[in-house]
Amino acid sequence: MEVRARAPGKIILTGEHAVVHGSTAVATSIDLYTYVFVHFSTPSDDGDLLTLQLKDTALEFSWPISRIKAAFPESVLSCTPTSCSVEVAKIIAALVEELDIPEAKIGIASGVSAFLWLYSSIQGFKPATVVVNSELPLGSGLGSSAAFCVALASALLAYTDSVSLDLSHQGWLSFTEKDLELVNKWAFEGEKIIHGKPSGIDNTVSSYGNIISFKSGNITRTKSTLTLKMLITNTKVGRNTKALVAGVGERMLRHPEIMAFVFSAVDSISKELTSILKSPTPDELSLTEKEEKIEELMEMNQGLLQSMGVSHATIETVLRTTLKYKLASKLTGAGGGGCVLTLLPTCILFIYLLSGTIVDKVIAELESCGFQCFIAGIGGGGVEVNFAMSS
Ligand SMILES: Nc1ncnc2c1ncn2[C@@H]1O[C@H](COP(=O)(O)OP(=O)(O)OP(=O)(O)O)[C@@H](O)[C@H]1O
Ligand SMILES: C[C@@](O)(CCO)CC(=O)[O-]
Ligand SMILES: [Mg+2]
Repeated sequence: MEVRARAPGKIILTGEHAVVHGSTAVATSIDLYTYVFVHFSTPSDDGDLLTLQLKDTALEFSWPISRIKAAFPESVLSCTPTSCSVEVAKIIAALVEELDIPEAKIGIASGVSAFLWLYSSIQGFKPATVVVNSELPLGSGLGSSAAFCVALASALLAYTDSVSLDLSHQGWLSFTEKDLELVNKWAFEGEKIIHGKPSGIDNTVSSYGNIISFKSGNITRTKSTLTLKMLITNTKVGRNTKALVAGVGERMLRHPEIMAFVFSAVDSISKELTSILKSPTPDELSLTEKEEKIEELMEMNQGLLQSMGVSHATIETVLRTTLKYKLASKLTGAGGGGCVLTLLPTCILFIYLLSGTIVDKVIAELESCGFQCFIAGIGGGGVEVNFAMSS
């Protein structure tokens, strides 16, 4: 029995961090995916191992099923999404500790922990090989952790009675709305292990795809009348979302009144963005006006993210560089390095198609700083599974 799942990454257009504290955020899926392939062992495989291959970091881990069975309580297997208890978190920490993950790759420990939790909760103690690879840069603000959890939850649920999928389908297959809700809830439990205190926006956009406005767990799917084009610049400065979210939480405790104003301003920015995206765009003039407004909202959001303490010298370099070309930018995801978004207005893209000038120049200047630039397609579909594709 084999299944492959793919889940998209995301960009947050407005509202990261503030969304953890109840503000609205707007996010959209991007066409870069994390893939999870699961092969459940059959008696002929003669295997009694649970193996996890993480291709992006060239790491592989194996546990004898008897070891997993002895470590976890029998009650870990669950039909409904459940949070990892303190006791089980300790068991998982001990299992991960034994792996001796090299210091340079220690960030992967939280991903392995989320894997052990999701695997044992959804599949119990079955031998299998799980292979993960991603088109997303890991730990860079494009939702790699959420895409990992969503793809993993999908692949693990695919053959269970909890979801109803057509196992004979050839090619990529979407879940029903009800099943997507289940996938998303399980993925959120994994994301909790990686992020500490996630808002749930990243796993939600990875599950459902498209553009969503998200506030306190409530999702509004937004049909945009605009096709936004964003340049994504990866500063290549590694960071960890859990630590950045905790840092903003501490600032909130030190300055509750000020931060409440900051979060409320972000809420208004996201609400305004949502209404701009939804409103009709009858002609080119209104398109230009809308793009100018979005640029202004991005700049204001970036200023507020700076006041939360999640910008970084490299992010500031990207902002200064793009501003020279009159282009607006903001960090996306948790910040502290990672990726920056730059809106490419339609008029500039039109010139770009003709002669390639401004966009080529800004990319060349950003890449000369050691950053990596790319334009990802945005607003595509969410997670899918495939029963016919082997590894
Ligand atoms: N393909 C993958 N293979 C293994 N682990 C992964 C993979 N993708 C994500 N992870 C886990 O998620 C961690 C990165 O999550 P983190 O939340 O810090 O960054 P992100 O999700 O890329 O950015 P953001 O949360 O800001 O969108 C990795 O260190 C690893 O533990
Ligand atoms: C920083 C944050 O707001 C977004 C990370 O992509 C964290 C979260 O919402 O879980
Ligand atoms: Mg993440």
